[in-house]
Amino acid sequence: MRRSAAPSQLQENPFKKPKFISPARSHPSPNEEVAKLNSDMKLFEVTANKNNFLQPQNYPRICNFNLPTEECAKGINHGDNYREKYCLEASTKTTLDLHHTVHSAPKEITVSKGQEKPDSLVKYFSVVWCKASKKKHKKWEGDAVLIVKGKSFTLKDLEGKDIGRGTGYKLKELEKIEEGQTMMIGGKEIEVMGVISPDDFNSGRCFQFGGGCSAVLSSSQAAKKSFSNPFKSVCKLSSKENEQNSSQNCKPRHDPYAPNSLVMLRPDKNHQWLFNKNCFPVVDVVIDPHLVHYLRPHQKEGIIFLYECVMGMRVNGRCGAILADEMGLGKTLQCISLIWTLQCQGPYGGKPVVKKTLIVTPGSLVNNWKKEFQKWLGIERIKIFTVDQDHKVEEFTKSPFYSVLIISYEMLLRSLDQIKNVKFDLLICDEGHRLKNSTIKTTTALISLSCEKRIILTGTPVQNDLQEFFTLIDFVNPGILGSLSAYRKIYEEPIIISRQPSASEEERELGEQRAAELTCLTGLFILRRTQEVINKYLPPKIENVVFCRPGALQIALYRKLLNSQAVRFCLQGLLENTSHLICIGALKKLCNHPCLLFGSIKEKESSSTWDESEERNLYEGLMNVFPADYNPIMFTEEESGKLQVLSKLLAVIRELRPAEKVVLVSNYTRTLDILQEVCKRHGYAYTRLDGQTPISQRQQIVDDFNSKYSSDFIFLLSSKAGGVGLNLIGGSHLILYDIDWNPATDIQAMSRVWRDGQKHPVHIYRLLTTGTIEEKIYQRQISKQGLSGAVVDLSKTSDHIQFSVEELKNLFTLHESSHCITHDLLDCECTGENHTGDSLEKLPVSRNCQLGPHQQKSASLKPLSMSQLKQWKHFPGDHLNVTDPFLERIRENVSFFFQNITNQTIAI
Ligand SMILES: Nc1ncnc2c1ncn2[C@@H]1O[C@H](COP(=O)(O)OP(=O)(O)OP(=O)(O)O)[C@@H](O)[C@H]1O
Ligand SMILES: [Mg+2]
Repeated sequence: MRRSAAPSQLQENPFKKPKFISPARSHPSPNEEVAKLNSDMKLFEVTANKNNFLQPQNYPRICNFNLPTEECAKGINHGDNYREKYCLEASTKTTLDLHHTVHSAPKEITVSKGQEKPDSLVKYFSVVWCKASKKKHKKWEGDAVLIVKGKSFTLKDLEGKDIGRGTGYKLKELEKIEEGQTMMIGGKEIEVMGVISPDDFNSGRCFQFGGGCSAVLSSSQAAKKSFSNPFKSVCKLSSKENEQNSSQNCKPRHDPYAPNSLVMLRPDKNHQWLFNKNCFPVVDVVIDPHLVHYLRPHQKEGIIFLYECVMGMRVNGRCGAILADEMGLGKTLQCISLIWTLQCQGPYGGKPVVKKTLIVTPGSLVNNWKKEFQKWLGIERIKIFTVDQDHKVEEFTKSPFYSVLIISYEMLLRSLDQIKNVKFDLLICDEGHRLKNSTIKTTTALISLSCEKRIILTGTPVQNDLQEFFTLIDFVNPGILGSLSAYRKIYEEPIIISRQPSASEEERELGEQRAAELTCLTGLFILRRTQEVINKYLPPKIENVVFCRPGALQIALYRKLLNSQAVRFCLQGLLENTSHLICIGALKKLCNHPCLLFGSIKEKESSSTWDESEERNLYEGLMNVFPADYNPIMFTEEESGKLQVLSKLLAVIRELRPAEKVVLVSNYTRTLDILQEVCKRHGYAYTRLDGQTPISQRQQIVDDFNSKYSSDFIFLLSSKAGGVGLNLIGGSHLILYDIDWNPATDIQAMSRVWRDGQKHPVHIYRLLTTGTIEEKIYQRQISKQGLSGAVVDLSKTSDHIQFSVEELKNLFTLHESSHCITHDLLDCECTGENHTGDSLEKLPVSRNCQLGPHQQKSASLKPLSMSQLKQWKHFPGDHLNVTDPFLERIRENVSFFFQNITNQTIAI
């Protein structure tokens, strides 16, 4: 094979021809210069085709341009619409505006005196600079971007920092600046290396490529390596092996021309040049038809995407990916298909690309992964090892038998040394959103692993916080966005400034373009599909928000709490910030059941710190409101509005759908205790999973519940402890007994039942106590404030939320006369009489993404907005014509309902 240029040369910067040349160098003759320019242009043609960053793109984008034409013609299946998209995008060309270089002697640009003319066009140049000096042998100190606007200029280094500024220059001189020119400006000597187009400046690309590929790549250690070799560990062949390049190895493992076959993209010439050093024949990589049979269309595309990412086909030399599909879209199956494929196949001589895979996942999902492997591949095809108390990593290390290691994040930290001794070729971090903080131990531990093919799986949107976004990106593709400080200057700051109401038109435009560019860059290796892609495979979902009237004891206690000294002090802004959290906590407990409050008071009173405790001001006199003989163990359902509704709801489900099961969710273990007691009293068989459930038992509990032979009627679930990633499709009714500040916690819980494999229509009930703090939290969840990005992930709690005194006043008000203050706030024209709204799907969605609206495609698993809620069907509890049989039975204790039905294809 003929090799024309070193790969590193192929990454040459297209914006700036020569790189960092000393000012003392001898200038080439004009002819030499033109010759150099031509060769640079040729080089660039190659680069433009190879370098993914340079392509204008739509998401998701396929960035290889050498698809063998015969393959296009043969009609190998690269996933739905794949080839079409591919061929279309392959025609995209990037153009470059290259200017002839003219060198001139340095001269100081003069400052103009009173020669005023309105600011003209802004121009951008890539330059090199050094401090002004009379020395003969100067050394350029760095690359920079020169921005000339009218009579002023700004010089920015490639991290986006200002390193020089000046105004009042002569317009004519600044207008004359051209490539090759050397001059003194603001006490610095610069040489203009090239012209940057406004587009490249606004997108921020010039900072990475305007001498800046180096800026991007040099900042991270990992990025210092110019290329990573996806085959390094597995494909090193001895010369003997090389000789034995037998034809039997070189046949695809599965027939690429069979109907419905799913064939991966063939590597292009550049990839082959880089990674097929042994010149093996290129072999089609074909997904096992056994798996293809089950794959949904979006999963096929997902596998193609993952394959191209980890093979370094999407971004040169980068092997990371983020699969951020919404919850329940089958991220696990997509990864299993990838692992199975790479473990058996490869494009060069059919040699497998991956020997060992490490999957890190929350403890509660370790066995779920194992189960999914078995579900899709059986127990023979692939040997997996799960780490737990009895099965240590050493066992895996010693045995050649296993190829996949599944371990929890906690165990990973404990066994990091052993893990580091194993050469893993592929690393998958499930629920990888937790790696968003680069300083936490788990992230640093994972970064320390040498594996280059890294995949993050997450159901949570990743763009809500640009800092966290950086960390996730930098984890999968280290260094791709440059250093954190450069990223802040080039992307984060302009984007955030542009989102502020005070932003000028110019700032807004710049921020938008930088955001678009960032999306473009990262869109190459981030894939997110929304629930809609799977809706058609799912049964209908009926969501209800049920406003339950509080019981008499609850109202009396609520009033007393609001009149307490603690609340009054909070409202006067006299107490510490944490005090309002204690008040909020007490009100929330009360909403769940007064006996919880009773228990807390008793506990506090008997503690030695009672006299000085903050709760004293809150609980003072409260005991007198409880009946004298109140016994929390003997609690009654009537004492809590929600518990009454729950009890009736369970009874009607049991009666009308005896074969169906219920998932009952609370954020509090003590509340789960009460709900468990209710189950016992009514004789309902139940099972329970909370923070205390040993990890080793969790999957078994889930499996038992999901089994059709299970006699359990109720699954008691602590959403925070165990909600993430679980499949609870055995249940088709899900009741959220209490509400969390963070909408993501509730959405997580709701997605446990409405997912692939669910056979029954799904009923979701969110219980809220009318007029109380629960309604306020709900409003906060669905109002703009709740969506501002502060509360969209699970780690954020009310501790992170700051309240103004105004907000506290609102939180600490009980609205006794309203049927539903949430409805009152909606500005709805209806009188509360059975308002039937439009379909939700038609409505625009609120944005909760810092990268801007182009990221948002659907409303499916986003927190609702107020305007969306208004479109839900809604009616008061005493409405005469409640058609839903379940709601009909509970309405006596309900003041108001909201209901929305998704996928209504059949009568419910
Ligand atoms: N093609 C398919 N056909 C049938 N069932 C499927 C398919 N793909 C996935 N499933 C099932 O759907 C369920 C959800 O899949 P999975 O747990 O992988 O979702 P996920 O994307 O990881 O969601 P989460 O973000 O909640 O973890 C699993 O029970 C899985 O077996
Ligand atoms: Mg999952």
